[in-house]
Amino acid sequence: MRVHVLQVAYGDDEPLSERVQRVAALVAEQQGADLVVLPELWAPTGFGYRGWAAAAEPVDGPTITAISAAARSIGAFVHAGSIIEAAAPGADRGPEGRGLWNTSVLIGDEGEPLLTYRKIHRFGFAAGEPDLIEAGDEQVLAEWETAAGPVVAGLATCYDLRFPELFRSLAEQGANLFVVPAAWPAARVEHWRLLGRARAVENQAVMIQCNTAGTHAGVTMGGHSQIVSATGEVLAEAGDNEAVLVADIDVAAIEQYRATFPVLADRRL
Ligand SMILES: O=C(O)CCC(=O)C(=O)O
Repeated sequence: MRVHVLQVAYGDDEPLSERVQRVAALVAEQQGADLVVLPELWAPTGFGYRGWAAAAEPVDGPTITAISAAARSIGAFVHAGSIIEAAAPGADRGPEGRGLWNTSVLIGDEGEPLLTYRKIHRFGFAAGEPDLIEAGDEQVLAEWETAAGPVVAGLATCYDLRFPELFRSLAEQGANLFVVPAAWPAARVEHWRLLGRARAVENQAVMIQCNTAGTHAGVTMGGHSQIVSATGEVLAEAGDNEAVLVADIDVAAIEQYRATFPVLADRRL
């Protein structure tokens, strides 16, 4: 399975609608990919909290519609990163009544949105996400066939990476790969790199991390998207700028490694 990770860079100057067009065109250039991955909140911006309500949209809104068309044009699965999802009129607005979520969307190779995952761990302490959006309450796995066997992808977003119990739970439910879009700041980028490898090693699962680059809302993003094998080897890593990472994932090798080094069977709870 060939994975392309698109580390999108942006600043405050680029209007949202132009960025959606630019990123959709970038996705449409990824011929040969089986899975394309985008970062967290690349359209409404990761730290532009004040603009989130205005940029909120339903899953079938303009951002995912544009990325779906690009997915269809190249016949690849696309993890579209995340949007600020707005509750449909009359729908449940969540326990805090806000009607907004940080929602990632997996699109199938015919351009159809397959699954959504609402970020469970909200970042920002008293401000930011806990103040503005609802927390997701459901773990999400996506399963599809590859030539080498089934991929079972556990979905998580940015700050979730700090909570190993989420990843262990996804692994217990069968995940052999994790996809983590992010808008992770440069100030803590070493945590991003380290925790991604740790989650891969401790769960013997492939880790695909797609971060943001550039500076927006006064926060410089960390870049350093990475694709890590189930043994903890970094197969591809980006620098600080916009970048496309490409790596081939051998799904059969994950299962072989787990069979020859069956650490997970030795857990004592
Ligand atoms: O945990 C961190 O250091 C960054 C998390 C973050 O920026 C986010 O979840 O949006």
